[in-house]
Amino acid sequence: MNSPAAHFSLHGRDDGLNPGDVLLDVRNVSLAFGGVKAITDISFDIRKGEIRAIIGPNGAGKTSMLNVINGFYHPQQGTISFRGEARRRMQPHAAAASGIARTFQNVALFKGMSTLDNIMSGRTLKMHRNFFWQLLHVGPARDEEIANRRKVEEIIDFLEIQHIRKTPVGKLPYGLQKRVELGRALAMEPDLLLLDEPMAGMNLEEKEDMSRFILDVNDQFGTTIALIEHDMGVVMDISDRVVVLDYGRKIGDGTPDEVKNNRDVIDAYLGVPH
Ligand SMILES: Nc1ncnc2c1ncn2[C@@H]1O[C@H](COP(=O)(O)OP(=O)(O)OP(=O)(O)O)[C@@H](O)[C@H]1O
Repeated sequence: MNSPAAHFSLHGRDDGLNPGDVLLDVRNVSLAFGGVKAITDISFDIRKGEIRAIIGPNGAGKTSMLNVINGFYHPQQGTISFRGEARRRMQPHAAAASGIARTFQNVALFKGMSTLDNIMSGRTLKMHRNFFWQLLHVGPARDEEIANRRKVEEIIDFLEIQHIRKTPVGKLPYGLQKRVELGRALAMEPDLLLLDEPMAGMNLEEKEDMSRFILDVNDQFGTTIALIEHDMGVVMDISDRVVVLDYGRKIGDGTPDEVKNNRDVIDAYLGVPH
């Protein structure tokens, strides 16, 4: 491999799990907002090392599901187990610290800050050293900051965004902002990466680039990825397994081929009434 990223690695923690083992298990989860049932009794799992898509028509409950997984919403029923540990309530920062990172449907970056600083902000969770040392900028904190900066530069090379490293992200085209947001999530060195519509608003070329980066992250670092995406071509191309939601219920689950041939899924997408 000749790419600048050849020596680059992202280290998830050694959790004793092998590729194919269940990393995250969603069991009988229900979530309602007042009278609106966003998710009803949904169960599925995400296995270590796979690319798992969550799809469904508008309002199906996909974003709600992602928000339950990363601790933003607390389900009224059911449990989420991450690496075999069950939880009902968890704060997003705790999810992040335990190895779950995410991007958002509408890019959530610091628009006035540069690409470099936005990605650096993803390292915050890795800055373990004493705040006092950080103020003084000496000793272990300085070493840690140097290591963090090196990692951020590696991510910038990997995502091929060297030319915009100093540019405020608000000035970047949308497709590049999405790539910077991916970089910030990677800077957290996640075990599970959640991507909410990574291709939304992109042209064909940008979609191809983003697909390649997602596949490379999965392939080179073994990062498990769960993504919501409306572009069916992309979903069927890059996913190992797909779970399909409709009106908050699970209506299909399997390989892209299985899902494509599932009658309930076809009906849901064609808008056949229940
Ligand atoms: N914070 C909220 N308060 C009230 N209702 C909500 C909230 N979030 C989601 N809902 C409702 O829950 C249901 C599922 O919404 P959700 O955003 O999870 O669907 P989705 O599949 O992600 O949709 P889309 O593809 O349009 O993004 C919808 O009926 C939605 O209106």
